Amino acid sequence: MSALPVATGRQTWNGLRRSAARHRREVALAGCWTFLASTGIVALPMLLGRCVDDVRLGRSSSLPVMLVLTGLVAVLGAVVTALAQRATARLGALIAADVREQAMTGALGLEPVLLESAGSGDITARVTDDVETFVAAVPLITQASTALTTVLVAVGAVAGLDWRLAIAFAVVLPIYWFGLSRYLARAGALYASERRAAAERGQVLLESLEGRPTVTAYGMAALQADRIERASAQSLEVRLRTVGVSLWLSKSMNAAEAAGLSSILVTGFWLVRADLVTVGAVTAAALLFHRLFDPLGTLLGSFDEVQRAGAALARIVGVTLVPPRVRPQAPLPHGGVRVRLRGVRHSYDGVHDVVAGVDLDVPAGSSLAVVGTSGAGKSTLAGLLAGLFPATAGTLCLGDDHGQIAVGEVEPERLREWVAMVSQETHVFAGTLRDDLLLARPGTPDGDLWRALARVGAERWVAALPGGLDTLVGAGGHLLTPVQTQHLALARLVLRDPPLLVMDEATAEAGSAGARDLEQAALALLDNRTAVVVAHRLSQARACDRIAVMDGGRIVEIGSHAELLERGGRYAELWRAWSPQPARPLTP
Ligand SMILES: Nc1ncnc2c1ncn2[C@@H]1O[C@H](COP(=O)(O)OP(=O)(O)OP(=O)(O)O)[C@@H](O)[C@H]1O
Repeated sequence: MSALPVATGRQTWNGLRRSAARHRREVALAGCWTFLASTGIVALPMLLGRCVDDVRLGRSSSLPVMLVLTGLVAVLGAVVTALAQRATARLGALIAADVREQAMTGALGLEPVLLESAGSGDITARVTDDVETFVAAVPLITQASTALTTVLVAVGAVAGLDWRLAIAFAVVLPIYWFGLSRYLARAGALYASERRAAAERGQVLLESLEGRPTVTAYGMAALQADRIERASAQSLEVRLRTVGVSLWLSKSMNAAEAAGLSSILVTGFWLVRADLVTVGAVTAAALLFHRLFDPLGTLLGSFDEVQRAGAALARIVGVTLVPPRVRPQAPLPHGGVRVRLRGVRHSYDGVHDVVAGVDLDVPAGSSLAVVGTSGAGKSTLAGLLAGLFPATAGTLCLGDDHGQIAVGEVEPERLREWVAMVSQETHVFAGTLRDDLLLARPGTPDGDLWRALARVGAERWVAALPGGLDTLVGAGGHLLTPVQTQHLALARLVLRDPPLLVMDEATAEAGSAGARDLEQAALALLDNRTAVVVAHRLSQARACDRIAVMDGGRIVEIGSHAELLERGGRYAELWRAWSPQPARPLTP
């Protein structure tokens, strides 16, 4: 069961209405053209009926006029239909773009904690599969609206010919209704479970790909393949059931068409014999009904896709329904920022504390290295400080000359003004190298970008690239090495210039030579800045003002490099073990 909500019918409809309201002019234009096109479609059979009466009653003088008029209406109808199709297609594309945007904005605004509990597969399925399903159905939805208008105009026209013919026309409605209601009763739930099964299959596939090293290491390939097979089989089973239901709908449509046409012809025959209507009127009614086969087919056939799109849209709108956490606006920081942690705890599973009661003060402008064995809780502490997720208990405050703010309580956007984090998971976004740098500070002139690159030692390799700052990087672009990727992350930090810097393994990725370069670049950023550095290399730790040693989620030692060596405790032990091989990382 997903932690992300799925919108109800009313909420989904409201979501769609909000999108349509943003394009009032296009909605009005599409509505007008569609109405005119429907009138054109209905006018032709009516005119042909008049022609039949003219022939039967020997009104040879008006026949040529009627034939010319019929030809004109046919040509005009075709032009207006083309304009209506263009207007509805444009409206559909605008709404599809809106929905896509809604999904992305909603997904990006989700709290990381919620994302984690929902599973990345569900949110990925919503912003990809569900959005595609909805977008693909949009042209059909617009065709269905056109078809509905045509049907309504046609029913009005037959009623204008003769009320008894209108009743004969309407005989078909209960048959359509019966078919449709049985279909609707089953299809909604089926399509929702189809989307759910697809999302679950996506989650299992994603897990298998992302966790490939673990799957290989623990020989879990067969187990994982079995999970994928079960998820796929379930998805296929639901799909087959939905196909069965939609086939049933098309059979009932065929039955309704046969019944409707027979009903009009039999009633018409009786009315003509009783001299109550003309042969032309019955011809017009029969032709009208026949002309409606297509719109009615589109209308009912599209219910299938519309239901599917509705289920997808409900999941997309669901993403936007997650209420944003109301948080106070943090003021902009003034001067240096100090860090204060009291009784901070964090548990991922609600049982084991990974950070188990940390009290810590980092004065403004000073740097603190956090060291410890693998799993000690260093990265978790760094994530808490950067506000990536909230602490289970305790307080984390950042203070400046004017007061303090509580991390996790303030708006994420505002927190970014106070703190920036660089981690091992540095992402290179697809675009030019300049675009990647500008993410940190949009609008920065090239001169400052080059200065930032020079500050982290990246100027030479960027200048050597064929396109310099214009080189395309990221997916499909120039492949950057891990060291170059970290250089970019550090240059972004220089541009951002945050008062508090949290660095987690910024140099651990690289090979030893590259690591030393990066280490120098990273250390250069610590000058005159408050910094918390998760140090995997003790040379990095030594360069910081103070060092905290973590073990089992607690800080077990804290002091300067010299103080800790003198104390002869855990840090001294680590230093002795590490110092003969300065290139060796502290943790495996
Ligand atoms: N997202 C997560 N969900 C569940 N458990 C996690 C998560 N991240 C880390 N842990 C667990 O929390 C514990 C502390 O991890 P953390 O990454 O904070 O330690 P660390 O000291 O930074 O280790 P390393 O140096 O290996 O990165 C570990 O047992 C780890 O398996």
